[in-house]
Amino acid sequence: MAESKVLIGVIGGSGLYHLDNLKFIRSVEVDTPWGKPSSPISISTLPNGTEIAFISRHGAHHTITPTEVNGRANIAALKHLGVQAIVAFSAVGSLREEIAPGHFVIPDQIIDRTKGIRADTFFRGDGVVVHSMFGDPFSNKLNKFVAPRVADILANSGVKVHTGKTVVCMEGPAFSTRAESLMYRQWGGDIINMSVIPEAKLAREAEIDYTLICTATDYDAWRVGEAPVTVEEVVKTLHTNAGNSRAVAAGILEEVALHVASGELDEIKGSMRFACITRAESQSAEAKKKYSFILPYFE
Ligand SMILES: CSC[C@H]1O[C@H](OP(=O)(O)O)[C@H](O)[C@@H]1O
Ligand SMILES: Nc1ncnc2[nH]cnc12
Repeated sequence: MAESKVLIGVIGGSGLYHLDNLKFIRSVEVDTPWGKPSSPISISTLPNGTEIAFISRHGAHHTITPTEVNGRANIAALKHLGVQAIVAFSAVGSLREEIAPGHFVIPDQIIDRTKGIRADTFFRGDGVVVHSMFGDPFSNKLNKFVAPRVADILANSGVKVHTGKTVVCMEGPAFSTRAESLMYRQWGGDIINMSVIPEAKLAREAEIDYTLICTATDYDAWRVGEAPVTVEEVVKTLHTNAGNSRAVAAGILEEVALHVASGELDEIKGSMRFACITRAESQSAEAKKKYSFILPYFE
């Protein structure tokens, strides 16, 4: 793994294709055993010199569908650069009246409604069987650290920040039917996107602490008497939301990096040590080499 001072990765979603309020330093092309990331990784610095690695989830020009995002390459590339914590951003639909378009949400649970067509694990096809722990799919410590800071930054703009919510991840690309949207509410879903799975699972497998900062763009399809969500509606709020997300990134990342560097926010590191049920002597040399790209136990 690369010796690096890039401890923090940022994944930008719809509307957030660059962090142009940070100082751009260089662009890095990383090839991983799982292919190339969605975009070249741009390294920028914060005023104190902290380096941040940024990937645009759907590509710099939004050419990659949610289903086709190569989550494995994105996460592996960040880990290979030395990233220990990811702050990801996502545009979401709201399944609750109180979460209005423009509001921020930092969820702590996920309901997976993807259709099994995304590569959602690093460990498939190589004869190495690994079961990661995913009961708490986000890093609780990182969530707790980030939430009040995001709220502080947005306080003056009147943007509300919600925590303790559940995100439903659907396959897409079509939005939900009204019946599905109503069902997700009954299941306890609060917001909906098409991105958090497999990103959160892969971050866990790569032992990267992961938090998702969501920005609501619409009320999906559950509201009786209101038109269901369209891309036009989503795009209306994307610009404002992206501006707020950039302000949030610039405002929190220095502190996040300091606390990640001190080990204070560590929650996931070491969690994969005993997650592999296949004994080392039964693993092929090729598989070990491949996995050592993201995890030291395979070296
Ligand atoms: C453009 S609406 C649907 C699209 O927006 C969200 O993208 P991201 O999570 O990358 O911000 C959602 O997950 C869908 O992919
Ligand atoms: N209503 C919605 N459903 C799924 N993903 C979304 N991203 C933004 N709005 C969404």
